[in-house]
Amino acid sequence: MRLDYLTIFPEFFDVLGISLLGKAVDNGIVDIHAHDLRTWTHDRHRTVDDTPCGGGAGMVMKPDPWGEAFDDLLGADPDPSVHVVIPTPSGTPFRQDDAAQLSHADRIVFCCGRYEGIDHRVIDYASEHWSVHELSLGDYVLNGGEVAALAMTEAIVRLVPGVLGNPESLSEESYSQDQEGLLEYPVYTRPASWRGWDVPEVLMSGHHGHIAQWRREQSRELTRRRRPDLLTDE
Ligand SMILES: COc1ccc2nc(C(=O)O)sc2c1
Repeated sequence: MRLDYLTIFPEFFDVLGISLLGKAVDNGIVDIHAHDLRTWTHDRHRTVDDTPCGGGAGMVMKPDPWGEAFDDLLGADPDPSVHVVIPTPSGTPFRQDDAAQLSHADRIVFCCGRYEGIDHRVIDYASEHWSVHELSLGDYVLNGGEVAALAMTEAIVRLVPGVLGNPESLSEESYSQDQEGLLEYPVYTRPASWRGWDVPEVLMSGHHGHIAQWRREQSRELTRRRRPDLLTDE
């Protein structure tokens, strides 16, 4: 899997060389390239923004640098197997299903906007050539797309075979299919008693059936309290 990031702050993505994702890069499972969008400017000030047509506050990112970056990175031939992810507050919510779908992609290009956003013709042009996903992390607004791209990258890449040491841990996580899309149950480790708080007895019983039932009950109760929207049968 090759990941490209178009941004005016490429140093944001230096962090991807650390920990699990760093190992995935070292192992050749993932190939990461961050690009400074200003590479595709031609004026002395390396300008990437301009005032919004129709007026309004702030600045809008000019289409030209994006178009030239696309030309260099992707060429002009349409290829639906290339996924262009545009983090934006107006995007559809990024969900685990999106991460699962994108984890099968061979090529993902993240377009990280700043200011008031990217000239919409860039999205229109990209949509004619590649598979475009306008996605939001959640119901809040960041200063740009970089942090969202990092979060989405981790959610996607950790699902790629060979990236996680123990793939079994994926099956017991919140939102995973094996968890019936429910929130993950509370977890404990040693010591059995800590500052007056004990590990639930059932987890110390060694009875796998009872433990599995307790965990299912915990997941459902937690989901009912915090995310009733995830419950399909209630
Ligand atoms: C201008 O580019 C932005 C600005 C805010 C923002 N907020 C996001 C979010 O997912 O919350 S993505 C994103 C992109």
